[in-house]
Amino acid sequence: MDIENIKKDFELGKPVIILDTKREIEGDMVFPSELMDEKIINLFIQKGRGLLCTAADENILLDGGFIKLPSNNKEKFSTNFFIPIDYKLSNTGISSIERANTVSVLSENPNIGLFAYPGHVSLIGGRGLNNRKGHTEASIELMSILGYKRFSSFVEIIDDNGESHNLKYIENLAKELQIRVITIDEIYEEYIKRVQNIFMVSKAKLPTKYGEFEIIAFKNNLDKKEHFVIKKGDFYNKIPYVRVHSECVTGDVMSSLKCDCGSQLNNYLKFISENDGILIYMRQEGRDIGITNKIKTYALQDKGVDTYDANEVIGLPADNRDYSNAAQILKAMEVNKIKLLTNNPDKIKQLSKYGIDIEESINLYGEINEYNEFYLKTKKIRFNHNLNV
Ligand SMILES: Nc1nc2c(ncn2[C@@H]2O[C@H](COP(=O)(O)OP(=O)(O)OP(=O)(O)O)[C@@H](O)[C@H]2O)c(=O)[nH]1
Ligand SMILES: [Mg+2]
Ligand SMILES: [Mg+2]
Ligand SMILES: [Zn+2]
Repeated sequence: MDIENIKKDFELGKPVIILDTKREIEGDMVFPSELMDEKIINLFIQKGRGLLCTAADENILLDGGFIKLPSNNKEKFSTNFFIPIDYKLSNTGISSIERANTVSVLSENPNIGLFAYPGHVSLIGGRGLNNRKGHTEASIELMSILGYKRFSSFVEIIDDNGESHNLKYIENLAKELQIRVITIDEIYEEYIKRVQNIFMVSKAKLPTKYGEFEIIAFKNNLDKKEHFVIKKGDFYNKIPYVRVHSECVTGDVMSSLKCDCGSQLNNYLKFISENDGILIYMRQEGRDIGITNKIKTYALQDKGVDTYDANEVIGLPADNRDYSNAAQILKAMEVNKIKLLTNNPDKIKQLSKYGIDIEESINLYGEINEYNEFYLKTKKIRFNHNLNV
């Protein structure tokens, strides 16, 4: 998707559909608030038919005196509704032209003094796409990426039966109206490439039995976990060797023989002690389901379930890892092009998608033994890992 085409559409008075294929399984029609007019509002209410909302970053709304609605929704990141508003000079506030005015005035001057409440346009506060991957945050970020003010307006698409999860209907509607469709994931990818959320904060020497390394800590505004880097050498004008290693406390620390993580880690530390390179230690224990869940899957594996199915049996994805953090850690170190040591094709795919140029990928093997052989075969067959088992 060429995101700049969406801007051309906006200038021609066409909204875009943002699809949420993960959380809600819904599609919303979206348009920049600063360009809003009654024709778009008409389209929203006739063809979208959901709740007409306007959104801006939460702090902007709070600073402007807008009032958050109380909520008893227990979900941590439920929709962040404020009291609905009308532009003060409205008559009743409900006509398309009045609602268009409410939306566009808000984007010009987000100050409660200009508005009457409660009114006829739902108002939502965005919490940042780094914190929540919902329509609100994705649409605000899309505005920003395309050079508009961070004010978006949108409406859910409801089908003829009143259903909101009908992706086939949304696809047909997009064709009928000739409007583009973009996913929240695609917007997130652009966001990761453009907006840096991870910063180096501290650096120290780390002598090890493999030689002297540097250890680097980061401030991480993406998943807020304490990922860190071990490195040897400097890489100005050089393409460094990089390993993105996912935490495996059983293998890395407790010498477990159930996997190959510990021996891969040691082999890589040895490798960079001789050749220089970077190790990113990602706190994504158990393919990012955590140690407690990993132990639950180990209990299932003791009964013969393989490592892929075991995650799904307990209701979690087989591999829950996202490498946008790793990509931004590399950028924080001014590294854009790498030689990656991995057997995992998904790591290569994800890092490239998030803007890291992978010049070469090199296999990194660990030890095979009687306890990890079935596990490694499963990695090869079900996760397409490049392994000789
Ligand atoms: N859920 C779960 N996680 C596991 C299991 N065994 C190892 N892990 C986790 O898997 C991650 C390591 O993943 P691997 O697929 O072995 O290696 P990789 O990092 O994807 O790929 P390489 O770069 O080739 O090493 C670590 O976070 C481990 O804690 C298991 O049986 N179940
Ligand atoms: Mg939504
Ligand atoms: Mg591994
Ligand atoms: Zn392991």
